[in-house]
Amino acid sequence: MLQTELPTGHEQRELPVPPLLTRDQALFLDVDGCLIELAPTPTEVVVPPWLAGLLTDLGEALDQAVAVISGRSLDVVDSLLAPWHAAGAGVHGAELRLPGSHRIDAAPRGAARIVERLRRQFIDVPGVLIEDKGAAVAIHFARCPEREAECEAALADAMRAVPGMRMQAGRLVREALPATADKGSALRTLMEHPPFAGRVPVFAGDDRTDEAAFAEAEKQRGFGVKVGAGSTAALYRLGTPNQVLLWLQASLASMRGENDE
Ligand SMILES: O=P(O)(O)OC[C@H]1O[C@H](O[C@H]2O[C@H](CO)[C@@H](O)[C@H](O)[C@H]2O)[C@H](O)[C@@H](O)[C@@H]1O
Repeated sequence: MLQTELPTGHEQRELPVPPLLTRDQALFLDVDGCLIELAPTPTEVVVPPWLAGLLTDLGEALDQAVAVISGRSLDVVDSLLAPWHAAGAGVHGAELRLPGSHRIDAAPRGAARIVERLRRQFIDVPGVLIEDKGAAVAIHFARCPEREAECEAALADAMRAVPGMRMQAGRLVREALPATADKGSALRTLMEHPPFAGRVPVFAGDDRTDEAAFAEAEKQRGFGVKVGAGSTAALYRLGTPNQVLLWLQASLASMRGENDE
């Protein structure tokens, strides 16, 4: 079933900016639209050259309790954020890399048949992009938003042949992913392992797909930071990825100050 609805009871409202991070927390970060600005296609994003250094420094301040929880595959996240390499979840939780490991545990490549079929169907359609993520497939229509309904219907049709998948709506994209994968479960799993276990989780993200992780962080006495406009279950809001980076830099300075005392 397509999951587009936000949790009830969380109307769009003014939210405060988040407090600076503290050393007892675990930091979980979404990538597109949170750490980096959105671009017309997934390959056109621009990553600030100093971002890997900032993540490394935050890892040092938080005893390595820093991870990404992304809709992208972890291989792609690794290449975007290199040389930074850490624990995390990819493909909305269908991939997981535990702390201290280089191994990525991934759900089976169930989406291959859907990828093939959509690529055949949209081969001559300019602007529609099919992204193969192994365990999941995304159909992007950022360059042709008028094709949203067509893309959604085609994906729904292709998914009929592959049991165990669900459709998820993102920013100018629809995705088919394993029904069991979601960012909230990914955060919960990572929180069961050191160095995350016993810390207070903080998750920042910009999209509807991030709501499950906000809810899980708050269930564990932490908080979510919604990036950009829109209804949310998060307790705090920042306007843009640039503001996220400023918040992270200010948090790092503050934690280092605590260290000097
Ligand atoms: O959970 P995230 O790390 O934010 O990943 C969500 C999706 O990000 C990518 O798509 C989005 O960003 C693209 C680049 O800015 C943009 O062109 C596209 O319209 C957005 O939907 C990625 O391609 C997807 O696989 C992720 O699920």
